[in-house]
Amino acid sequence: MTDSAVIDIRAVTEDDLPAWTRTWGNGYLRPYTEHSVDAIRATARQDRLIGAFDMDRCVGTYRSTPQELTVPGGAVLPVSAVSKVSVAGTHRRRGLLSRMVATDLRGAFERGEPLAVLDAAQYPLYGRYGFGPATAMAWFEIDVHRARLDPGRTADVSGVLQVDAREYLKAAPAVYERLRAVQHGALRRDEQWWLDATGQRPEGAAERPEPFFALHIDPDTGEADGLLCFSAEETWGSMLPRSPLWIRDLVAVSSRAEAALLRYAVTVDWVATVHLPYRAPDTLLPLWLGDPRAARVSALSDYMWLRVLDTPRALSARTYGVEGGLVLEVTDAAGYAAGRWSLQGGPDGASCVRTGRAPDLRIDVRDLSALYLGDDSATRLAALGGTEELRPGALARADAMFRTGRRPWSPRAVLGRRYQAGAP
Ligand SMILES: CC(=O)SCCNC(=O)CCNC(=O)[C@H](O)C(C)(C)COP(=O)(O)OP(=O)(O)OC[C@H]1O[C@@H](n2cnc3c(N)ncnc32)[C@H](O)[C@@H]1OP(=O)(O)O
Repeated sequence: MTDSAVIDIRAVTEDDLPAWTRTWGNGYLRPYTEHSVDAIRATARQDRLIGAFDMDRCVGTYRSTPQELTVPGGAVLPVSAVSKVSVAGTHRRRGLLSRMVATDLRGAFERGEPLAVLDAAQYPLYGRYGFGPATAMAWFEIDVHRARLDPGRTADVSGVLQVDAREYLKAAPAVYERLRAVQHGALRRDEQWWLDATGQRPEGAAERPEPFFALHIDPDTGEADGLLCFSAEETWGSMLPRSPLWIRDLVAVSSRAEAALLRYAVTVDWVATVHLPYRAPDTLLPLWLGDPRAARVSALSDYMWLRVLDTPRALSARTYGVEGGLVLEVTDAAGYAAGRWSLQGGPDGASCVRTGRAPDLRIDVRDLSALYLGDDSATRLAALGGTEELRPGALARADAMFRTGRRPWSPRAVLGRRYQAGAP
């Protein structure tokens, strides 16, 4: 077996792509098809693809993409979005993941990206590298018969329009952009993303059949202010309709649009269960049903993980719940976020500069990252041991400053057939 130290971690070339794609597919249990490489190539133009190579054999994959993240208050920061992380079964637990993360985080820091984000497939993996769980997600299963929405009477779906993929693609990106401008935790969706999400990308189309689409039109402006994309499978049992419907994407910029689109999904005929994935746990969606308990939480979990790389830039970009000041002693084994920082912030903006003053809180970068979008509280993190109050009252002040009225949400759409198999 090759010594791990001689395994090369390096950028991937065009010639490496087939082997890199196959290694990634093995790690993610995605069978290799004739379209696999084209699919990676189509979305990877600006990306950093890293591979681990044992002689000329690809044994590890890692990708990071230049992304944009909306932070509390509406500012948008450039971030490095990490994905496609895998190490071959033959080479696991020899430090290859750690080496790829270190290489990529150094690159992100040098490029001036103040944050990195990723969707962690497994909870225990990324805390050691300074990532913290920054958003959570709830997955609901709605029992249509208990939702008390009689399609003939109470279900107000006015403003909802059934559309085809072409009409949807014309209107939906603008709806999402309006949401992204105000939704902390949201990431950019580019053109490739929309083609993928709507089953319109030629490569891999066979694996991703076209879903159904609807828009909500604002009666005052005539503009779309909500989008819905779903798939469903006709299913019968004993002459009764039992079809499941899987919402792939539901985004709205008004409560009216959100309520109407959910009601539309829940009143599609022949449907017994509606699956509603990837919502913030404080979503209002169940409350648009006649009986909110008809929406049972089938999964509740951490979702997007975040890593602060540039503390002053990250902390001064967001706004804070109340006016206040804190001196933070940030520890970071990799060094990027470490230092003693004076944060002065409030609802209108913030500044964060290096200081020599005595600290109020000692906080590890993993906790700072979990706190950053407002999903966690300093008090909770202190109870878990990664944050220490050095001046009485500092935890309460941090809670009041960092928490946000609504929890962050990183809207995701479900792509492909895996969802229909019942994930997560
Ligand atoms: C953002 C994303 O893409 S998430 C997707 C992550 N990828 C997957 O889950 C695909 C399947 N799994 C894999 O490919 C590999 O097992 C990986 C990538 C998770 C781990 O790769 P490895 O090279 O084995 O990790 P590496 O040897 O660098 O381990 C680093 C540390 O994490 C620990 N670790 C690695 N995998 C796991 C795990 N599944 N559970 C708990 N701890 C783990 C190791 O023990 C090690 O700890 P240490 O630093 O205290 O010694």
